[in-house]
Amino acid sequence: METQEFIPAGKSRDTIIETVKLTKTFGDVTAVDEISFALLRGELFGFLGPNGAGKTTTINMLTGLSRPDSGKIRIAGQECTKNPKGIQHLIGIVPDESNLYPELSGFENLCFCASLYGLRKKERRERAAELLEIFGLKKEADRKFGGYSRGMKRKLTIAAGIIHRPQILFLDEPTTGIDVASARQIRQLIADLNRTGTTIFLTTHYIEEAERLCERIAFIVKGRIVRTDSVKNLLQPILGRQVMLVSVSNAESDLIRGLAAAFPSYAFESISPEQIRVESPEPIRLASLVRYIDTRNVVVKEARLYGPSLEDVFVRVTGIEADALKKEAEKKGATV
Ligand SMILES: Nc1ncnc2c1ncn2[C@@H]1O[C@H](COP(=O)(O)OP(=O)(O)OP(=O)(O)O)[C@@H](O)[C@H]1O
Repeated sequence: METQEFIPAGKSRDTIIETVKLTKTFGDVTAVDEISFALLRGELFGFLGPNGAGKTTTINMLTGLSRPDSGKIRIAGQECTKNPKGIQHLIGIVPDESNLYPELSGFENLCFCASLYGLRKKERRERAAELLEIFGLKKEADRKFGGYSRGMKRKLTIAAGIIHRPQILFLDEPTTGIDVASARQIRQLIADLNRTGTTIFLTTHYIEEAERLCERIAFIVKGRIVRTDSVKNLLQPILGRQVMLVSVSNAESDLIRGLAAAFPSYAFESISPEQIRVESPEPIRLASLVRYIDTRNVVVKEARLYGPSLEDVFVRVTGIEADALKKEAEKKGATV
């Protein structure tokens, strides 16, 4: 069957989201390019990629906000590529920009969202009060949403997204642009929601966040998924090893061959025209490396030890520096 290849091996086949060759273009830009993946019920799945990678476009197609040009989407067993209405009650959406009303209070906003899902008046009020309590916003219940801090706004937007107890929650960069304490609380809330059975599709710029929260991760770059695997499998090959990323003026193959001959116990890989990845089972002797590279008339600009972390895997798989991702998140006003 066509979908089998992208369902994680060894798991039960209770798949809640499946996409097959999903594609979306805007003029000349292919925002999402034939992506196929599957989420199992109860999973916390991370979609990790830099600015413009296609994360929001993917969420918009999965949630029915935008139509794919081609490909298929199946959610909870329903083919919903062309008819997303049938699954709306099953899903919750937390967009990167809040969609709540600034002139309404937190409580009123939640009651209004609940009414859209057909909850009765008493139930709406009870659910709104319950969520304000869970999200630590009880004291702010009667304040206008427009006056909330960014962190409080994000929390209320998440509360609104789960007002109808959806089976699946789509979170688009939930911790970007907010203060450290709120980001920590939100990560805890996401983990709690997942523990109580909600399937979560999370997009993020933050590698550490994905590593901490997610069971499986897909790396998306320029509209294409370059790798999907469990965090455990992604980290396995480098556990117990030292990894260093050396930025140089020129990482040509001749230099890589020379390094491999001079330091036979290290593994060298050119991951971009100016970056060399060094992996070793023992501590890396940086001074010797720099001396050798200098003899080849190549300038060492920076050397950074990664340890066994998902950052290294990301850099290796995508060729994008982990720092570049962080800088993009910071440009959006984020703090981790
Ligand atoms: N409505 C649109 N019209 C034209 N181009 C678009 C539109 N929406 C997205 N794009 C383009 O599609 C590509 C993917 O954008 P998308 O917003 O999905 O990326 P992203 O990974 O969510 O980025 P970010 O992290 O900045 O939110 C980008 O090149 C973007 O400029």
